[in-house]
Amino acid sequence: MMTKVLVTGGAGYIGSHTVKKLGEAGYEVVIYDNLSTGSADAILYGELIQGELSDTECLGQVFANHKFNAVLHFAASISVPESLEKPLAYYHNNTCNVVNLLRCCESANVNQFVFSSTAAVYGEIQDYPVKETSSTIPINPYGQSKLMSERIICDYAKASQLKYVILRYFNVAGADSSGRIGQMGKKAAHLIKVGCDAALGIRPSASIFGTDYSTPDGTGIRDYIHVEDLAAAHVNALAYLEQESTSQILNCGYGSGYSVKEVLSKIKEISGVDFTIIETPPRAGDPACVVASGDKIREVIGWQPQHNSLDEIVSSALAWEKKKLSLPNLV
Ligand SMILES: NC(=O)c1ccc[n+]([C@@H]2O[C@H](COP(=O)([O-])OP(=O)(O)OC[C@H]3O[C@@H](n4cnc5c(N)ncnc54)[C@H](O)[C@@H]3O)[C@@H](O)[C@H]2O)c1
Ligand SMILES: O=c1ccn([C@@H]2O[C@H](COP(=O)(O)OP(=O)(O)O[C@H]3O[C@H](CO)[C@H](O)[C@H](O)[C@H]3O)[C@@H](O)[C@H]2O)c(=O)[nH]1
Repeated sequence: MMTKVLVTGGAGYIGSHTVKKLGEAGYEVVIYDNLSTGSADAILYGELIQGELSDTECLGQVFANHKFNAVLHFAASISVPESLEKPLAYYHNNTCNVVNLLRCCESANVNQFVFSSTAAVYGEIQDYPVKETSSTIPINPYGQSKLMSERIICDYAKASQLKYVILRYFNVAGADSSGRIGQMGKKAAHLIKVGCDAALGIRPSASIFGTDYSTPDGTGIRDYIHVEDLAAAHVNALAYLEQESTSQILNCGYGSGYSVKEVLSKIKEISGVDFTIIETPPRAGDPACVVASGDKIREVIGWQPQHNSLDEIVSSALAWEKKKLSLPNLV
């Protein structure tokens, strides 16, 4: 019998890439998404149920209608600056809704859970690269909302049969190599997307948020992970949960960092466009340097990244943003 999985947020950027990998790996996929930032066009496999996580009746009905073996929970609000402006909305969507989902898992006896967490749970990191055992002191409501969700999942697992893999993503970028899916969010303002938009003339310039960080060139450093590798990590995580009984918290990053200046230079090099760069003060809530120790995920679930290259990340993102220009509904 096919393994049937529920993917919340499967119409979004990372969720849709994971749905594709799950479909290719032979999983039966049901997607639950309110399409607030996601798009039905991004779903290449499975059945989409348009629903809201806080609608416990609708969510409960979905669990009653299907016999899920596992849940992958992507649906969330994802912007650090927005979380500073609307903390209650972030705690509601990212934390309260996890309780709703776990209640459904409890009622339906679904005991495998993969959760989309974030490097933002670590906050201002002191020792690099950051390990899963490093202290977690988030510096913005987004990171806090995800850390609280992690703790809820861990507490519930201790009191039940639930086994989980919590994946702490570092900076996700790039697009599927087929060119069929990529970052769709109309409001997405991640560095690589912004740089690609500047190269394509969609925006007049790209900004560097802060040039006085204690990093070699003064700009923020991040560990950029290709979305296809991240999607593959979810398939590894599910396979792990099918065989092993120990829950895990795992960083998803390559262990190498690039500064904002390095990333923008790479976008200029690959696009061949010398777009305007404006230096502005730092953005509130942004740590200086966020780089993963990526050893544990390789050892524990056998993850083997295939796209660990800033060139590949930027090329695929640029190709996708270019393609979107011919799909006016998506831009
Ligand atoms: N993009 C990154 O760099 C990054 C980094 C770390 C962690 N994450 C986490 O990965 C997950 C996916 O992020 P993404 O970049 O694909 O974002 P996204 O906005 O593209 O996807 C989120 C999806 O969830 C849906 N959704 C949101 N709230 C919902 C609700 N209440 N009910 C039903 N559906 C809802 C949206 O419509 C969307 O399809 C999130 O949990 C995010 O916190 C992302
Ligand atoms: O126009 C921009 C956008 C970003 N940056 C800088 O580029 C770096 C990366 O910023 P992003 O907005 O691309 O990503 P964040 O590091 O802020 O956050 C991302 O990664 C985090 C984990 O590290 C969280 O998970 C979060 O959801 C996700 O958006 C930061 O130093 C930021 O200050 C700029 O200089 N200019």
